Amino acid sequence: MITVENLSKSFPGKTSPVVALRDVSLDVSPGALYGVVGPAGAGKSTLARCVALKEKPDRGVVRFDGLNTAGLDGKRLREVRNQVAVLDMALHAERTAAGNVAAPLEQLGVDGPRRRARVGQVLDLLGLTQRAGQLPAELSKGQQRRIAIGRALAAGPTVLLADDPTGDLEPEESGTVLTVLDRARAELGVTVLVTTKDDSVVRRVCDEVAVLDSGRVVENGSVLDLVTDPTSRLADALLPSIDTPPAHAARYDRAADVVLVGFAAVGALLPEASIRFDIELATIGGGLTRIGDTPVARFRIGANGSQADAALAWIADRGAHVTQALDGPRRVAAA
Ligand SMILES: Nc1ncnc2c1ncn2[C@@H]1O[C@H](COP(=O)(O)OP(=O)(O)OP(=O)(O)O)[C@@H](O)[C@H]1O
Repeated sequence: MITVENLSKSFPGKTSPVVALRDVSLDVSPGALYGVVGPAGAGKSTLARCVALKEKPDRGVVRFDGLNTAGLDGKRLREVRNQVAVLDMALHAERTAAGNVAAPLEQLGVDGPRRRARVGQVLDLLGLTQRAGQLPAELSKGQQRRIAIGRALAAGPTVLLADDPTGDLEPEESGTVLTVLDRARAELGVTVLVTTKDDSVVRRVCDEVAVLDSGRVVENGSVLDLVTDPTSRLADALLPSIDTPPAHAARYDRAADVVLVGFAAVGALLPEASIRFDIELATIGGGLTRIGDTPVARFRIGANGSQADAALAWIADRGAHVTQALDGPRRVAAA
């Protein structure tokens, strides 16, 4: 578990200090793929450098499994640093893909057979076994990025910090890089902390997230919990938008927005409510997406029938998040 407690950090500025982090606290669960998302200048890289113990905060503490890293020096500090790999995108241009992945193992004095076995395992995880003998210049940008991740993973760290791993990649190449990070978490049990400006990185692979803005955490927690929070800005960015014209909603006795999470809820809840309460239930906006592997829908629904309110309450009772229930849109339209 990585715990960040009340971290603050400023840098000297031309006229006044530039505040990069303001009282930032977060918990990264072991084995999580944790996203730190926010616009340029939000403080993501500063936070990543503090967690990597490359930057000293002005205030606050970074703990690894409860251990306060502020007081560490010498051997203990090296031990903790060895557990935490930091993604460095710059490859050795003169070394092959396999040679780059092998470099940290050579530094640790790992013998030839064990080194070759580990490099083979890592290249397989990267999906780049066929590229082992190629030089970085012969690889695409995304493949180079994957090799850099492989090099960071080679020595078996427990934590990987990846600052903007998909920065300036095409969407398809971003996808292959994110797949590697996801496999590192799933198959090697590595805790991965990713910083990004791109909300879709969170949607595709993160299970936990902190949203940074001007150095502050404005939202954090499990991504699936946040998407069901009607006040979450991240949810609004990740879920399908609803642009149903008001006149459309006014054809119904009740209109409401629902967020449904998981196969069972997305597939069955609305049809079941319609039958059980003998109402007409129509999807009049929104759509379906995936958060990681989980289907998530945000729909605007319209309901006609005397039991429309009871049906909406029943849907909410079954874990769906029902919001903006507009009272009697028909009456509003008629007024
Ligand atoms: N070494 C430094 N010296 C002075 N100011 C700095 C330094 N590092 C960061 N800053 C400032 O701190 C703030 C946060 O920067 P940081 O790089 O952490 O943000 P970021 O969210 O990673 O941005 P980006 O997505 O553009 O990389 C910015 O205003 C930045 O200019």
